[in-house]
Amino acid sequence: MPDTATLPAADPLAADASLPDNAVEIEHLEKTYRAAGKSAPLHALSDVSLTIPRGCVFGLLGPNGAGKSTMINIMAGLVTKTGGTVRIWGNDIDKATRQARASIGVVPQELNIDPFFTPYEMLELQAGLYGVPPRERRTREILGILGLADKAEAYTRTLSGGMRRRLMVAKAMVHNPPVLVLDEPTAGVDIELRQQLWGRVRELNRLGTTILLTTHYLEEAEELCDTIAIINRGKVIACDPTETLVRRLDNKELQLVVARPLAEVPAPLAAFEPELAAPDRLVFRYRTSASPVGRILAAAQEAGLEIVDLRTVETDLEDIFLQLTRGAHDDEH
Ligand SMILES: Nc1ncnc2c1ncn2[C@@H]1O[C@H](COP(=O)(O)OP(=O)(O)OP(=O)(O)O)[C@@H](O)[C@H]1O
Repeated sequence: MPDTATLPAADPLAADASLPDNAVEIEHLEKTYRAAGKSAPLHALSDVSLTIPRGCVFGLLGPNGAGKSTMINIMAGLVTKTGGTVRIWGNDIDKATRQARASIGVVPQELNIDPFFTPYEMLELQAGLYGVPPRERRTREILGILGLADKAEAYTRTLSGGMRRRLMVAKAMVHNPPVLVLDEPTAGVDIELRQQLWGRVRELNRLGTTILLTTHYLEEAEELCDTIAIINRGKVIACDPTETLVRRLDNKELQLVVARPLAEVPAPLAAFEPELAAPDRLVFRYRTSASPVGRILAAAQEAGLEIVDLRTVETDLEDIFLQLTRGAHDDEH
């Protein structure tokens, strides 16, 4: 268990030169699972390099079997890598193993809760396992942040599914790690509970914890994360600030067919930056959330255009995600 004397400072947003700029640095990470029986060796991660800046909420997105859990488990010291380097809070997992482990808290996918303990007892026990001395424990504070203060003495078996999930997050926070990893936190959780959990995660981030979240859901990553990396078949196929990535992905189209041919885009419509795809056809691309259609039509009227046909084309985020991942497969073949 980590030595508490090496526990990192808890406020990663503070302007302190002793804090690392990056919470996690992964360079050329490789993982090959050895052949078992007749099966061939499996390359779960190939040359993965990622930087997670201090203080951000970073999303790792990918389909089943992409390599997300393998990556997290390597970071947490549960799986041995085949090659490359990983630094957590500036600590190389090979050279400063204890400090690296003390710097990270992992919330696993499965709910792993002993029904006979109260949340308070469970966190105290976990803090003891991490060697956190009683005077340094923040059990009540952590329960408060996760909205469980009034459940501190309840039997865990009486907690709702959403509360249990929040308790798992609390459990991962007992040693005050500056980096918190959530592995598929909302798989199988309904929308309302998802929103509650997201709120708590945002609060932890606001208080200074760097968050790494794995998810299948673009919507979840889009809502929570500053930066999103997409991983497929062990390779990073995209890594961009969320806004950039979503702009790349979220390309709804409105096509206007007009009665008289146009030589150029009429001035009232210029602000929407349409493409004059043909003399009688204007194509507008925009974010679904921006919902500019009403304004475009008003501007078209102002420009005196006679619209003879109107069509919208929607590309679902999931479709584009599939396109991106399919592209990665094509590269391989
Ligand atoms: N212990 C293991 N031995 C052999 N192969 C493994 C082992 N663990 C994972 N794999 C394989 O490595 C690949 C990556 O798996 P991993 O669990 O990291 O993916 P994932 O992106 O986390 O998927 P999921 O979302 O389903 O958890 C998969 O093909 C998986 O079958």
